[in-house]
Amino acid sequence: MKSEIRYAIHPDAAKTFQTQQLRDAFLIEELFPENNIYLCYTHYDRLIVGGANPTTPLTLETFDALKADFFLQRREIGIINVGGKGKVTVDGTDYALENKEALYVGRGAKEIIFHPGAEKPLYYFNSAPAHTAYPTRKVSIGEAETVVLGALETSNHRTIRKLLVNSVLPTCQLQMGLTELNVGSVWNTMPAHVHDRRMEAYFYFDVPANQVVSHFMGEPTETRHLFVKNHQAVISPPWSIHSGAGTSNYTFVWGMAGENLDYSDMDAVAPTQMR
Ligand SMILES: O=C(O)C(=O)C[C@H](O)C(=O)CO
Ligand SMILES: [Zn+2]
Repeated sequence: MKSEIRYAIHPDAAKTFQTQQLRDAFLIEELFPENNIYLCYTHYDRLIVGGANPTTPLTLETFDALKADFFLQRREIGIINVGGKGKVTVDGTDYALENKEALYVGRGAKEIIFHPGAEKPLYYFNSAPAHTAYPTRKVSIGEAETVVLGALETSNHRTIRKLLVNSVLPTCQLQMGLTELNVGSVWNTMPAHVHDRRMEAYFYFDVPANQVVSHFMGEPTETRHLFVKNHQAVISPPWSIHSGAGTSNYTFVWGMAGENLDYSDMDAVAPTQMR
């Protein structure tokens, strides 16, 4: 496994960052090393952002930052397959995962195996500390709570698929889902928002070849941008907006952890208020 730690950054410090410092603090560039598991342990609500790209079965092991006997000893995890058809085994039970299907695994599960497949599955995951053990469950796109937002006229017509949220299944603090931008729409999360009670991570995928997304972050009146490629992720501190405009349409996974499980607890920022 490859792992790294990202410490929390104060907004006053982030304001002073040059491009490379911003990228080092908030952008995750390589989530899928071949036949390996990547883990980024963030100090934002201790959310772990990771990826698994198996060509042989890969087991999610504990690692030093956890000081735990096994990965989910004190944690829960949400896994979304962003590649071709795949399979994850949890304590001996197999869960087939098609593209964009999600698996929630509750605290206490001891063995998680990411399997390879002819269609090249890629497993993106978020894991957060958990106070109790909720049942492991697969969630398909059809089971998600789905909301359509925006319009083509404002270039932000998109479908939000809430997969691992408390209207679908119980979780301790994790919430995860997908947002798909319609053809011709490029803006996600516009109007933007902050939620000081939860941090968030965005993982961009299905970004067409040679296209990029300019991800906007920062306090609403101190915004900065990060150019993000396909299969890269951005850590969004609780004080930061998290929005993006692509050079085409694209899809992304959002994941959150923190004080509450209330997806709608957001402080909206009007486009005209931002600087
Ligand atoms: O396009 C959007 O709007 C989103 O996907 C918003 C995220 O789900 C989010 O930021 C939830 O807090
Ligand atoms: Zn948000």
